Amino acid sequence: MTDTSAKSSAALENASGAKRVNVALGDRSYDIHIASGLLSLAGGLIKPILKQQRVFIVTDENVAKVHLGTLKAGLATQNIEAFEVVLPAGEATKCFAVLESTIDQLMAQGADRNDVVIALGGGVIGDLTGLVAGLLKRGMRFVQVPTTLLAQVDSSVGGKTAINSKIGKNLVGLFNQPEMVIADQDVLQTLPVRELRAGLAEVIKYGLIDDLSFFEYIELNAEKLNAASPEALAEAVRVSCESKARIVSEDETERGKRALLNLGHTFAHALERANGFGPALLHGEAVGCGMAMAMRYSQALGLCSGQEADRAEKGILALGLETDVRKLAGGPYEANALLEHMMHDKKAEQGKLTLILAKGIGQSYIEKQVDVEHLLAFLKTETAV
Ligand SMILES: NC(=O)c1ccc[n+]([C@@H]2O[C@H](COP(=O)([O-])OP(=O)(O)OC[C@H]3O[C@@H](n4cnc5c(N)ncnc54)[C@H](O)[C@@H]3O)[C@@H](O)[C@H]2O)c1
Ligand SMILES: O=C(O)C(=O)C[C@@H](O)[C@H](O)[C@H](O)COP(=O)(O)O
Ligand SMILES: [Zn+2]
Repeated sequence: MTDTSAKSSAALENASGAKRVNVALGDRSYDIHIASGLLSLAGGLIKPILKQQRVFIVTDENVAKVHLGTLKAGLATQNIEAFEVVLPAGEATKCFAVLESTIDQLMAQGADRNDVVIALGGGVIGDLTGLVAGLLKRGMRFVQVPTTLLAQVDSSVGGKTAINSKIGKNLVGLFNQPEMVIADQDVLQTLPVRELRAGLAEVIKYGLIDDLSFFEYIELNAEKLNAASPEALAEAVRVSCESKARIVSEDETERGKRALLNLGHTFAHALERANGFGPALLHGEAVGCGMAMAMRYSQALGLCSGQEADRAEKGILALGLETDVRKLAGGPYEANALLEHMMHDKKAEQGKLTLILAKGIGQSYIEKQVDVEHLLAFLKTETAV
């Protein structure tokens, strides 16, 4: 270890409230580093995995303005040269055209198999860059540097990478695990409030899936979370990452249990698709509503009590998210169209839908016997004006 990287590692050890969560996947295991000030220390964290002293950063226009300089300075302390590809911000970037142009730009910059790509941004950049890294020259290594709450608690962890197709959400992708995740808590302070709330939807998801006490923590701390309290957010990131790491370690490629992480998502992805993946409806906003729909559908099936479904909905509302499909941004939504989009869900097998339903808060389970006629009737009540 050189003097400078020894200093960086030491600084990391001392970084205030630093937490490390391991994603245990045998020889593809990796750490999620969670602390303040990590962009400045990124050089020390990344240097040990580099074969050549350079990296290729993929980011978006918004993130480039506020955080790219700090990351590059952090890399420069370790004499790591940084090339950059700056993409348009937003969900529309997860498409074939941007996949191609990102690959072209990286090749024009001379990226080779020994290089490491860094995804600096939210879930859009992470999902696209992870896919690019998996495809380019049959696979380059990549590091996730998530800058949204949603990306820190969910998308940067677990190796799902994808773009959208005209037919549906995330339909073209790979399981491709990163080398590490660097979750700098300071970057969350520049997030627009709408993006913060979208991230909180994926946070409360972990409580609803299998952790009643985390759900209670969120109920008690909703105000602090909404106000982007650094302490409350750091705790939410730690618990969420531990939860996701545990599930991913048990079922990396979603043969079973990992599908629980899809709570609310079959509804959410249909809503996003109905919107043409436009900016009117964010993924997290769709997930907030989709989870409330899953709870209401569980109630309609007699699986869960009205009290539990109401409590779940109140928890989601307290995070500033919409739970009523009729009031959801980007509407109006139409039941038949939603069902058609739902049928393209990746969990569907031989024309049969799988949904994540719940017997109560923290008691989600995978339901493979979904009656499509009954579901359509439910969607009609949900969307009726
Ligand atoms: N792979 C997975 O497991 C997984 C999990 C959840 C979600 N996702 C995907 O993630 C995507 C959503 O990610 P997202 O919510 O992070 O959206 P995003 O990547 O579009 O980022 C949200 C917005 O915030 C801006 N931004 C990012 N960081 C910022 C910062 N620190 N300060 C100011 N602005 C900042 C971005 O430029 C963008 O405009 C969806 O495509 C979803 O499907 C994937
Ligand atoms: O990591 C997972 O597994 C998830 O399902 C996390 C979700 O929050 C995320 O939106 C994911 O991209 C959805 O996966 P998909 O397989 O339904 O596209
Ligand atoms: Zn999601």
